[in-house]
Amino acid sequence: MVVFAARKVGQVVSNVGGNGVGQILAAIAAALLFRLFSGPGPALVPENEPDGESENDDVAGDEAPVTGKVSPVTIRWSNITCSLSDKSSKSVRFLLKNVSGEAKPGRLLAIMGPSGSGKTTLLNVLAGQLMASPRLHLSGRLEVNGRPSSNKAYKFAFVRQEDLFFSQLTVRETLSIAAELQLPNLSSVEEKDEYVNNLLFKLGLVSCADTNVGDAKVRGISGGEKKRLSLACELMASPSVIFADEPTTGLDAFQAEKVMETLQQLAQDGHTVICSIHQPRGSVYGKFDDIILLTEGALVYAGPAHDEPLQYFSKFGLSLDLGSLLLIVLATSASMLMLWLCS
Ligand SMILES: Nc1ncnc2c1ncn2[C@@H]1O[C@H](COP(=O)(O)OP(=O)(O)OP(=O)(O)O)[C@@H](O)[C@H]1O
Repeated sequence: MVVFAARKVGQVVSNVGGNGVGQILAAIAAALLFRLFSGPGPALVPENEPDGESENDDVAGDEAPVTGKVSPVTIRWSNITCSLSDKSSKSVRFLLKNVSGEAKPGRLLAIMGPSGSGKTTLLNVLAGQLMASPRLHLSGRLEVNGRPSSNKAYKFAFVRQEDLFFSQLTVRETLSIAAELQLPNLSSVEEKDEYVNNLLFKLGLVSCADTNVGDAKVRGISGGEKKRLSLACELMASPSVIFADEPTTGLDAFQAEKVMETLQQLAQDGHTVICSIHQPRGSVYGKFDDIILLTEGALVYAGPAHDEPLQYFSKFGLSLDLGSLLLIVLATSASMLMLWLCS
């Protein structure tokens, strides 16, 4: 868990905070202040840099099996800072500020925060999808199984917000074609059919296996089923790590829960699962093992989900239920928190 200067922050809170909502705003603002004043980290290790000493050499590589066992991957990052300068390089905007955390195999990590807080940016940085450029500056440290490393060291899947499918194919046809293209090791038709049937079962797609995917004009499978189909396609590469950007966006409560159940199951199967999520319902939140709370690119909390965030904020003299805590953190901008603290 991220350890803030608890005692100092606690003093600030007790000086300015009242009860309930006021106190929690003060605590979060104080935590943010602490984060903002800590220094930037070293540059991200470039992809071609030779690997350094390793505490754990078990980095998942190409030898991972096509199906079944997942090679365990732990990703650690520290002091990730991402800034964007304007065309004239006169002003710089920080998208991420000294963000640290960890994602472990067998656990589902949710990156949470209000809109624009940097969730997708962090997800892209962790997945190696965001490259430094003359305008985009990235610094910090990213480790895979204890080694400074890039995403090339392990197999990963990235499930994006938009799903791209051929609307006139059925779910089964979509998976069969994907298996044909991605799994040349499965030589016989029977083997491929069995593989596809297993995937349909695992992802809860049996009942819609022979339904067309559809699109905006012709109704097909539901949004949640589409998201699970995306996951099924991605799973063919036997990824150790699954990144999912806002997997529940646009889904109703039932479908959102089913998608998160799938991600939870994949984590339990040994994958390291990292998703970004805007405002999860309680039932969805209950499926997370770990969370990262961001506000305006700054880290508010990183650690176990469930009751631990409450215990963490209770160090600042707060006693709110989880629903209220999340509501406030996820709906309040850092600048509002700062304003409140200084008022
Ligand atoms: N390439 C870019 N150029 C300019 N601004 C960017 C770029 N990438 C991200 N941003 C800005 O950085 C901030 C964080 O964006 P990001 O997409 O990470 O937020 P988010 O928390 O995922 O938001 P949402 O929940 O709305 O998807 C936003 O204000 C966004 O406009």
